[in-house]
Amino acid sequence: MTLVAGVDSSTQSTKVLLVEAETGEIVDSGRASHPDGTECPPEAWWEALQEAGAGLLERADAVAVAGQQHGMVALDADDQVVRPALLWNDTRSAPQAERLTDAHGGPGAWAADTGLVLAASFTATKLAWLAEHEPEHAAKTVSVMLPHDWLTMRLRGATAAEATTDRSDASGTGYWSPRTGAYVPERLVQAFGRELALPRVAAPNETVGRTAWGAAVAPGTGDNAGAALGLGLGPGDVAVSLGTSGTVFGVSEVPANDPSGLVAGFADATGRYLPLVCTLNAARVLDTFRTLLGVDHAEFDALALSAAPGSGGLTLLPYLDGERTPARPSATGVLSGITTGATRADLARAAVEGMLSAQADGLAAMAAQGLEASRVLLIGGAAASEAVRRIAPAVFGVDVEIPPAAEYVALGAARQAAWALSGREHPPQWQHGDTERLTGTASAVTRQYATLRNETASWDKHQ
Ligand SMILES: Nc1ncnc2c1ncn2[C@@H]1O[C@H](COP(=O)(O)OP(=O)(O)O)[C@@H](O)[C@H]1O
Ligand SMILES: O=C(CO)[C@@H](O)[C@H](O)COP(=O)(O)O
Repeated sequence: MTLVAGVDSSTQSTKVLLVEAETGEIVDSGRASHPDGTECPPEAWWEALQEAGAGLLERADAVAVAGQQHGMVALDADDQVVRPALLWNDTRSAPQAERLTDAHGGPGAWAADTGLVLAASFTATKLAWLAEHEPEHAAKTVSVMLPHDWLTMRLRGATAAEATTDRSDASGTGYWSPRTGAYVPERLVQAFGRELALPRVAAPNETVGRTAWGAAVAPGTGDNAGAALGLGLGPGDVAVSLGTSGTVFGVSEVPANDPSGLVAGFADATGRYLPLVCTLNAARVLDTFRTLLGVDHAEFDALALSAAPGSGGLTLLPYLDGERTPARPSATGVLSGITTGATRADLARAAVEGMLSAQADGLAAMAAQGLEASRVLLIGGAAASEAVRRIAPAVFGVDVEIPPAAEYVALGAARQAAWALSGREHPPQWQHGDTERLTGTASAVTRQYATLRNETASWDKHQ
């Protein structure tokens, strides 16, 4: 039996799956947490990978790492990390995003060049922040890569000069073009002030090196592209992933180019494209309200499902950590409609309805780019919530399909590893069981949410 390993090194944790290469059957798995926060020393990811992969990785004949996108891993001339990586959910570089956009052609030019309208999440803005706020660290920086690139380099025992990345993660930097498939060095220079060594963009099914135990190492990918590969997304499929980030994405034959910035024009892990809407606030909105209510996951779900649609008039704008889409980095959460009749159940349901309403905005933005969902698949940690599953169809206004519980980012990485090991033109066809279809009647909650979202838009400027 040939075994491959897939890694998901995401915001809150590392997950490792050991998978049978021909069938996709999951043989074993491991998990390890990451430190909390919006910056992280890459060594913590390496330690989590060793912990989650103990007894698993060395059994694999091939391995691939899917990672949280955009993180800035800056290395010096000795390939040592210059400072903890700024992560995708760190908003300190929002001023740099605005300055770079205004100074260099505006949102349309950046979207045409890089598929992206700059936001604090993207690597280019973090490099600009480094140059402006930590000149001593910037002066030492010789190369820059992404979290999955750095872990892949460590697995290979390679140098930064030998490092690789893939199209999907390169497309989240702000200095690579999905349209041309090449880096855009002038965008990097505009951001950082000079050029830096960048990882080579490997082919989707390339073997880029070997591990210490002789396993083939595949290029790896960004976590959302990994999930798309793990799910085997096809035309008309749109995934809603509820992890630390809330992402709405599908696979396309053509790159997106959205000057509004709502839809990021990423590339996927198979040679196609991955238009994607990303919010900063998803599972942790529910975590916050669960903590405030002093309940566990099951009790929270029971509370939320005991309230009526509309949460008794309570409406939550879920921008607890600021928000990336829409671009409101200094926003906070807002709860409206509180009366003396409000209940704990209303509060729980308002958190679910508000968080999902922001994802419904993502579905609408994708549709506006011609990516109307004929099937919506719900994945990510918070998709395990019974309340989320049963409320989502009403908020989205469409049926929702729940694939069998699995870590689809890590599964996609494993599928890439099997693809590289096979040397075949296409990835192996794996079956993952039937999806559960959930239906619901459209509710008015998104209108309540839209009103609150629009009414508070002017508040951020004074924060
Ligand atoms: N049953 C559940 N109900 C609600 N949230 C859940 C449930 N199980 C896990 N989560 C949440 O899912 C999140 C982790 O999801 P995950 O997709 O692994 O995140 P990431 O990929 O960003 O690290 C955590 O915030 C956790 O609290
Ligand atoms: O920034 C994005 C996508 O643009 C996020 O999706 C990150 O890639 C983090 O993903 P999770 O940790 O939430 O899975």
